[in-house]
Amino acid sequence: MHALLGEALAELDVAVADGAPAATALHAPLAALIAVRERLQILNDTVFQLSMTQASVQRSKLVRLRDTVSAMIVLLGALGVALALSLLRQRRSIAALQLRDRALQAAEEQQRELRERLERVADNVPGMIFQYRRGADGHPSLPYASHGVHEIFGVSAEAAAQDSSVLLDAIHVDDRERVIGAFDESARSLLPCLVEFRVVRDGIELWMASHATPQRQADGGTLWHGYTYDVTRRRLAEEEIKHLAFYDALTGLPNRRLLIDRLRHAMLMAARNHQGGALLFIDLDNFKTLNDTRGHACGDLLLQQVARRLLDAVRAGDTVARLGGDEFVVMLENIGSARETAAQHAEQVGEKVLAALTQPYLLNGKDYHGTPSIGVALFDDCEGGLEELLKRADLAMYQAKGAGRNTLRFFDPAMQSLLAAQSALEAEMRQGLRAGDFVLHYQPQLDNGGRLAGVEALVRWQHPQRGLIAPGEFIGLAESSGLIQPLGQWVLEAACEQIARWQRDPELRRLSVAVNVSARQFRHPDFVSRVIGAIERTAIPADRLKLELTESLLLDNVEEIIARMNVLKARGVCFALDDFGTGYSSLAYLKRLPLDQLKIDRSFVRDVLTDPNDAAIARTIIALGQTLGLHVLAEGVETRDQHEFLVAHGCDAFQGYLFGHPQHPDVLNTVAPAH
Ligand SMILES: Nc1nc2c(ncn2[C@@H]2O[C@@H]3COP(=O)(O)O[C@H]4[C@@H](O)[C@H](n5cnc6c(=O)[nH]c(N)nc65)O[C@@H]4COP(=O)(O)O[C@H]3[C@H]2O)c(=O)[nH]1
Repeated sequence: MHALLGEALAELDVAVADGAPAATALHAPLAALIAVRERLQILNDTVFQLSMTQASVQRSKLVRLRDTVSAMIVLLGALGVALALSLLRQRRSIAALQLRDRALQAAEEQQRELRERLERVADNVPGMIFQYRRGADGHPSLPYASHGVHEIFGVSAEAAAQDSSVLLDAIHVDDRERVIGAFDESARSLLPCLVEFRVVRDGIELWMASHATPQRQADGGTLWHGYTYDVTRRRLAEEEIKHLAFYDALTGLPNRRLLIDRLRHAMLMAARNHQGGALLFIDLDNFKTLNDTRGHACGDLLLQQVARRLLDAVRAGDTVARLGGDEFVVMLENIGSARETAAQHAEQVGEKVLAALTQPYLLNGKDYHGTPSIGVALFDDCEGGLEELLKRADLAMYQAKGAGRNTLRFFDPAMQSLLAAQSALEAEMRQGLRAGDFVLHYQPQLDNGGRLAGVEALVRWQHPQRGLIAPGEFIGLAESSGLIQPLGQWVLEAACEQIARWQRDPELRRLSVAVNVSARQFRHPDFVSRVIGAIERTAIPADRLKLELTESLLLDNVEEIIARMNVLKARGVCFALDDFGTGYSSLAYLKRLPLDQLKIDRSFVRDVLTDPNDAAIARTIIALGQTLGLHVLAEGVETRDQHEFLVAHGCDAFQGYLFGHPQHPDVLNTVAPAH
């Protein structure tokens, strides 16, 4: 059948009947039926009958059905389309949502990766990356710090975030202010903060540099984004470079360049503060010979040892420099406002340097004896500035060489001769002490009843050529040269021996003997034991000995002075404060000193009748003595009127030419009681 009907069969229900037509209605489009019949006729009309009537009825039914179906199909189609559209839309929005989800996930993933990457980078960058914040109220915090914070500051990022002050604790104490100041300034100006500072980790100092860019925040606070990194190596390299540029490689001393720099500054300061300074130019004698005979290595060793000795010979603040070759310079600052004092100080240091450099050296296992020649120029010698000063010191050094080496010369000839005279005097004084050329004279001290109550021992030098020399000429030099120790000891012993002699005389046994003690002498660690030793050796009553101290003693280390005085006081020794009113006595100290007597200086007594100020001072000292329970002695009383004035105002005791000059003790025996 299929072969017969071909493709018409696809649109057609076909009933094939053998004889009677089939009852079953056929359903097929008319055109199809006709086409089928035409094909079937070709075979045999009688064999197959096709009911055309039925077909047309069927046809109209079919048409209606078809219309209905078509309508329904259209409706269904429309519904389907709508449904499909809606489905499509839904699908699309689901797809869009899914797309967005995926995009979001991807973005998040990307962000996480980025963050991780940044953190990895930040944590692997040498040093530390940070955000530092200061609130409007100044409160500091560290919102972010990379792991480097631990390496640098020794604290974890979490700890630092909680309390950023822990970072400050790790910064070197001398640098903290500077770091805070740099951030303060940056917060004010909104310019980047660049600061270098030290941190101390396990006892080692490391240099760090911080760079941070500030950003003002809405609340008025400031947020910095920055980084900190280790610059220790760079700093060390800089130090090294500086050292090479300013220091001598062989000795480690400042070189010429640094000396010039310091000298310029020192001269400026000296002029501004009216303080003296000096330059000592030191040249090693015969250095070339040493180099030539024992080799340069030996020469180098000598230079190194000389450098060490020079440093040991001067104060920490003084500069020792090597100019090159065998030339060294010592620069002294603040050595006194008076020219003489400065010269004396410079000379003392020069002598010390001479002594230090003439000690034998050991060079490569062999002894070497070297000497220096030293030239000295004082800052105030020099109007011509720095170069002139160096030239003068150099010239003076050549004079020292010319004078036979191993010596010291000042540039200024007048100063030179003054110092020469002083050192000659010093040498003679030493000789005089050995030869027993010093004597004590005694000046009477009377009480307010006119009785001889005591004496003051005053030293004189019985010079073999120059005759009797007054203490004004040599006490100062004895103090500055240190000779005051043996001289003062001699005076003390001699006074105690005199007291012991007077103990055997009923008329004089009650006399007290006042002995002047200079500040340098009193400060000697053995002073107290020396005094006690002298008292015990001569077996005198200790209260006959009165030590006269001056106010200058109280300028420094008063507690120590008071303690020493108390020890002696406990042994019965008396104390008088000499030259009272001329110095810096503090009333607070005065109360605490175990004193027995105040002495009104003779400069006030001299004009007590003519100068109302001096009269007021004298009256005040007397009143002060009365208040503190101390005797008051007026010294330098030369006239009866002065005496009467002082008596009238309650002064207890008197000393002066009116009652007697300082005398040999044997003369005193007769003079004083007769007065
Ligand atoms: N114009 C005038 N002067 C009078 C009068 N009465 C006494 N003088 C002098 O005034 C000085 C008093 O001694 P000073 O103030 O302790 O002043 C003493 C004392 O500071 C010091 N000195 C004397 N001997 C010693 C001593 O053994 N050791 C120490 N460290 N210094 C001593 O030398 C200073 C001077 O002593 P001297 O030349 O003996 O001078 C003595 C004495 O001669 C007077 O009426 N008018």
